[in-house]
Amino acid sequence: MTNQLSPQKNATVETVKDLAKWANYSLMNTLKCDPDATSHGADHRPRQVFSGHYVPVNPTPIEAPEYVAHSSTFFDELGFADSMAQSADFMSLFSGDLSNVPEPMSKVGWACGYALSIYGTEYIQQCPFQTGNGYGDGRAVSVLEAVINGKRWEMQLKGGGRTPYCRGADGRAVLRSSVREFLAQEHMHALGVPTSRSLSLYVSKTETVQRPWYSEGSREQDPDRMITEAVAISTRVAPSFIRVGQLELFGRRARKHEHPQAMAELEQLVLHLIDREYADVIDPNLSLRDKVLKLASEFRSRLTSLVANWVRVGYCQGNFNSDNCAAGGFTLDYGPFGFCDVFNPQYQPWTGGGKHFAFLNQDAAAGRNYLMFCTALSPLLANEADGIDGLQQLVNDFSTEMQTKMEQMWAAKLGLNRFNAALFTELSTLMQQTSVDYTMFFRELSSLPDDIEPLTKSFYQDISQGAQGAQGLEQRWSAWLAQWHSLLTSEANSDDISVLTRSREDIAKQMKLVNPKYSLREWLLVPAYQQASQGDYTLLRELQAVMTDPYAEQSQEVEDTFYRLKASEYFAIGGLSHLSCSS
Ligand SMILES: Nc1ncnc2c1ncn2[C@@H]1O[C@H](COP(=O)(O)OP(=O)(O)OP(=O)(O)O)[C@@H](O)[C@H]1O
Ligand SMILES: [Mg+2]
Repeated sequence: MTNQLSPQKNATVETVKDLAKWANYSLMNTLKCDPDATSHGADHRPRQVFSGHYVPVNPTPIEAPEYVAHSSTFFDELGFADSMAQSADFMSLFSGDLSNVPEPMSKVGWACGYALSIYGTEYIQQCPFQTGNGYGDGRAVSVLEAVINGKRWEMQLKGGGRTPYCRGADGRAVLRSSVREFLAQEHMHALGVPTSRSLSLYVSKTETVQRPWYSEGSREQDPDRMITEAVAISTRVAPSFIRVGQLELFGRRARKHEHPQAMAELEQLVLHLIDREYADVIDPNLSLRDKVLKLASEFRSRLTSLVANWVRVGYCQGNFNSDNCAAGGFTLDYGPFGFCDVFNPQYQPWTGGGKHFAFLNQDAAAGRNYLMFCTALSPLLANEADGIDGLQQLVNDFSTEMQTKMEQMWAAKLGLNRFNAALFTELSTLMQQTSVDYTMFFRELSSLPDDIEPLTKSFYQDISQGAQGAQGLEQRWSAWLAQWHSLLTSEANSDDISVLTRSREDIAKQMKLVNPKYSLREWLLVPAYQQASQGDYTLLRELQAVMTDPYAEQSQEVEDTFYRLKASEYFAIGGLSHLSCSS
């Protein structure tokens, strides 16, 4: 199979009928359907799915959908007319009603099962049947696969109603979490970090669900009341939605010989993953052994780059379990995430997440997910010469590769070609002792200030002489800055031909492409989703515009509003500084 099926480039898609021309369902055509499923996908009861890669699911449309937002950037890339986002047929489809889609589009969507490992430990307890056969896409339903301008995309509703994996829950997502996910996905793409993409967002004017949430100003970790929220459906798009957890489900079944087809199903899924996500780097003529080893090495490279990028932009995923880790190596599941304000290696916005998923522990957490990825692949190599050893070697070298990427990233944030451990350690200490705004600090530094005054804009603490608790911080910052400048200068004048020589302007320009000016902090999201819940999308649109151009200076007004320290009254408040569930 190929990803290059599109007969024509840059066709404008103005209606769902136009879009139907590009429909092409490789997953449904090449993978195995659950043999117990009804073909029309009307069975939404929680149940065990013992084999097969996907279950046909008819999404449950939200009642009375209203347009909230779409990604004009992505529409443009896909050749979609902007007006389509508010057209009746497009809205129906992406608010969950497949009943009228034109041929050859499928009137049935699909959901997939997956397994769960938390920090490298296999779990089945989250499955209501305690077998692992009832866990998977509980509210995510894919509705379309299409090859558009030569690229294959899968389009998936989040909040599209119950599936056999819903575990008794309602299958819905609320507007609050959908606005967060929609904007964060847009922002992440604009930051240059691999991610699933936002397509559209619709809210129901009449349908609501109850969710636990915080009372205004609550300082509790957990919500203290139930609130009624409008349901919404956001659509996300990616080459595939295969997760490490999904490979694990099939790897576990193969390992335990759970059914006669278990090994074949694992192999089919792995080949499908390669086709969807790695076709450009894995030669189809390789043997299965070599394909699997190449896949493991490519995924390692993508995963380590991804996590280094997360840290670069101040992003904490929050719940980096294997089922929230896309096997294509991009960001997936914007629920418990946060962009940090104050630099804190232990920053973790999600109260249920634990410190192992905190900001600067994400590299180690990625290593655990990588181990589970390789464990899932290993049954395919059990009888292959050096196959398991090859995988083991890749696992063993994960932390070295991860560390190299992290050091390259820190060096780039500091405008340096080479990582300097002493300089970085002192900076990290100073940032923590001073309470520094992560985004603002690195952005201010990108102007190469000669003294620390411009940097103090990013400080939450007054460090001037005599200020309480300042304890010589001012002198230490000045010394740090001087050392940094001297390193920049020595690199710039280096005789070492492996070191790139650059002018001050070049360095500043480069740093501003590494260190964003704007980041999507939670206190910016809160008013946007609160206003959206009143049917007013002004702030949402403003945020979307600012956060899809995060490296640009933008206007003074934008700077005054969005380039600020977090207000002191927002610290430690539930929903603003931490959250308990993604809903
Ligand atoms: N309201 C709900 N109804 C049914 N299933 C749900 C609901 N909320 C979460 N789930 C399921 O619970 C599991 C864990 O939830 P989690 O918050 O990680 O995922 P999510 O945010 O729904 O999904 P995704 O990882 O697809 O972005 C997932 O398998 C998810 O599908
Ligand atoms: Mg998830």
